[in-house]
Parts: sequence; structure tokens; C-alpha cells
Amino acid sequence: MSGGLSRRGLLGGGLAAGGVALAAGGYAAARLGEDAAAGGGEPASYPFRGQRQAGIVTAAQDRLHFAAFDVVTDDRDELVELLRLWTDAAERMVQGQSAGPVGAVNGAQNLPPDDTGEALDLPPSRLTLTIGFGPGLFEHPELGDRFGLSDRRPEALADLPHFPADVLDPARSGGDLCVQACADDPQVAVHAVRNLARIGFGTVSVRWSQLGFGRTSTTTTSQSTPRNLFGFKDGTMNVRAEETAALDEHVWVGADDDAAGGWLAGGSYLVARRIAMTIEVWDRQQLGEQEQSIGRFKGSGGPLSGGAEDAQPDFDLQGSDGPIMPVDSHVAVVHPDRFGGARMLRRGYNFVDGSTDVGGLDAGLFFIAFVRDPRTHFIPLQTEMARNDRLMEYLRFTSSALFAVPPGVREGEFVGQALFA
Ligand SMILES: C=CC1=C(C)c2cc3[nH]c(cc4nc(cc5[nH]c(cc1n2)c(C)c5CCC(=O)O)C(CCC(=O)O)=C4C)c(C)c3C=C
Ligand SMILES: [Fe+2]
Repeated sequence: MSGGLSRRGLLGGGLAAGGVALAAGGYAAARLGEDAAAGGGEPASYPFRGQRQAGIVTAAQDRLHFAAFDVVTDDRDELVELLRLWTDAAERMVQGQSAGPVGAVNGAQNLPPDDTGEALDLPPSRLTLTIGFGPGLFEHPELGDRFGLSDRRPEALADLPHFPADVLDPARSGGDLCVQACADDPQVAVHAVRNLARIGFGTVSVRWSQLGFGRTSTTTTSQSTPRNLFGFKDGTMNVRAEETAALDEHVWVGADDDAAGGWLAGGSYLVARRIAMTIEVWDRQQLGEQEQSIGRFKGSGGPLSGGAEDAQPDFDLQGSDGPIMPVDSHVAVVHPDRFGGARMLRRGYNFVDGSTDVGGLDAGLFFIAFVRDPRTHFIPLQTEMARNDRLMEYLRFTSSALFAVPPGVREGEFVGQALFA
């Protein structure tokens, strides 16, 4: 079966030429429909290959399935083979094709299908698959340097420190590999992670995963600012795709950043933090207290010091009781001016994982940020936030991980190939 057909074109096997043409026509129509729905001129699908991995500056989609994997082999060739297989499958799935060339329903009756089938008939849904490498791939705490990679580990790629007020679940933290699947349809994102896990059976196992909805960031100037589960606009001051100089300064790893990490040049670091929000406590706070905690108005998203959403906060402006922008408000605590101008590209999602055992919502923000160096662009902010941020009263950090995200995959290569050269 041709690799160029969409999943929908594969149904029924052995289609006559006219049937194929019809299927392809349906696909094109779906793409046009998606284009319109996506808004802002975003394409209906993103290629897996390119200068950068998609899923970083790509306009943030609405849904997330994030998975961290343990590598369960100590054979370097098996790891490389997995990355080859993942590259092939990812390239297919982001185009709306099945994970393998045969597809969900056209294979032999006596073999498991090379695609699980739940995304049959669904368009690409702007799926992006972003793959990262955790510290354990280079030097595992129990298994050591399984793959002969320890001398290629960039210094910045180390487990994040324990921050004050972290209540981490170790089983839901860390990981040797990660896959960030983002799409406008949750079924497409889940299908992608499921098939990558299926392909990796015997080489990797899923350590933990997280579903997310309702992006809490804006990564292009054409996107409007969404709201998080506290009801506030989130993503206002994010680094955007169009800010190419800021991306070079704050998001992309430079060629000279690390002697051992040359393979990561043009890539980035992905910080993941699952943050449970005590929704019921928050909901009982007065509007004024909520706005003082964030430092912005809930309606407009503008800073309390005045102006529209995109106005710069004035931290010196005084009210009768001190600064109008409370010094312990979230935007005051994490403002780049306090960290030598360090910015980050945030790309998080809301989550609701059912209810807690006392009947509250098990809900929060799955924080994802891409940074050039976590030591300068994340750790100092998180430390300060944990110590001094008024918002902390309503937050519990339950999961934490750091991954190095290699640059984009060139034609004929597999993801992260330079690391194994
Ligand atoms: C350590 C990094 C950060 C964590 C963790 C974090 C959690 C978190 N944030 C909100 C809500 C908002 N954050 C906003 C801005 C903002 N947040 C961070 C960093 C972390 N946030 C930065 C760097 C910034 C931008 C600061 C600036 O440049 O001015 C905002 C304001 C709107 C915006 O700019 O996006 C909100 C709202 C929650 C609820 C949360 C944990 C659950
Ligand atoms: Fe924030």
C-alpha cells in the first residue's frame, strides 16, 4: 500500500483507482476544513522533518498526550533501532497516515496490525511529535552508562533539584525518553503515543504519561491568549515563534553552549512539571485576592499597575499600602528582570485527572517550558517561585522531569542521530 495515502484511504484494502481518488478528495476537503478551523493561517499538518522539531514554536494545539519512557534494554543498537522506527512512524502519523505502512485493517489475519486503528478516518489534526532524551540515557542512577553516552551528556542535562514545597511522585517523574504529542484532536495524540509505545515494546516501557487540554500558552502572535483553570489569561508574555532573536537567546541551544553537547545545538531543553491546583480553595478566594496573587486583572489580563493585556507591569508604581503590583504576586516573582532577562517558551496544558479522595478535582496545570539552559532559565525562577510566590498557597508540584530535545530531523536521518555518531 502506498505510503502517501492518509489513514482514511486505507480502509477496505485493494481500492480501485476511482476509490483511491475519492478517498484522496475527502482528505483534501478535510484538510481545507481544518485549515479554517485552525485559524491564523496555520497548516492542517506539520512535517516531522525540518530544521527544528515541531511542537516547540509550532502554534500550540489544543490537546496533549505527554509520555515519559524507561529504556529497558542495555543494547545500544536496539536503542538506535527504536529511534529509527519512531522516526518512520512519527513521519507517517503527523501526515495523518497509519503508524506502519500496512495499516490497521489491511494486513494478514494472522499478524497483529502495524497500526492500532483508533485514528482511522481522522485527519492529521496538526499532530506534532517532539522527542527528548532524559539524563538516565547517559548515566542511569542504577544501570550506569549503558549506551556509552556519558561523555556526550551536556552538563545542564541533570535531574532537576528538589525545590521547596515539591511533593513529587517518583513514579511520575523523570524518564529516559519523552514524547510530547500535541494535536487538535485528543484521539490523534493518544493514538500516536500508543503506537510509539507499541513499536517500542521490549525496548522501552511507559514510565508515566499525562493528558492535557486547553493549551495554557500562546506560541505565535496570531493566537489569542487562553485561560488556565484559575480563570486567568496565561501565555501573555510568552516567547513567540516570530521573536527569532529571543528564541536564539532563550530557547535554542547554541553550538558553543556545551563542549560535550554539540549534538544538541539547535535543539532545546524541555522542563515538565505537573502542578496540582487546589481549585476548591482558590474558588473561595475573593476576586481581589486572586488578582493580587497573579498580579494581573482576571478579566483583561492586564497588569494591576494598569494598561492593556500586553502592557509592561510597573513594579515601582505605589498605592496607599505599598506597590500596586504585590512583590509576592506571581508575575512579580518570575519576571525576567529579576533573572538577568531570562525568558522561556511556555507550552503547558490544563489537566483534570478525575477527583481526589476527598472529593476535590484532581486538576491543575501540566507546565512545559522550552529553554536554552535550565540552570539559568528555569531553576532560579522555580526556586524563587517556591520560596516567595503567593500563588504557591494553591499549588502542589507532583511530578518533574527534564529532557534534552535534539534539533530537527534531516532527510534520511533519525531523531537524535548526531548523538550516536
Ligand atoms: C518556574 C516557572 C513557572 C511556573 C512553574 C509557573 C506556573 C504557573 N503559572 C501560572 C499562571 C501564570 N503565569 C504567568 C506568567 C508567567 N509564568 C512564568 C513562569 C512560571 N509559571 C513566567 C516566566 C511568566 C511570564 C512573566 C513575564 O514575562 O511577565 C501568568 C501571566 C500571563 C502570562 O504572561 O502568561 C499567569 C496567569 C500558574 C497558574 C501556574 C501554576 C499552576
Ligand atoms: Fe506562570
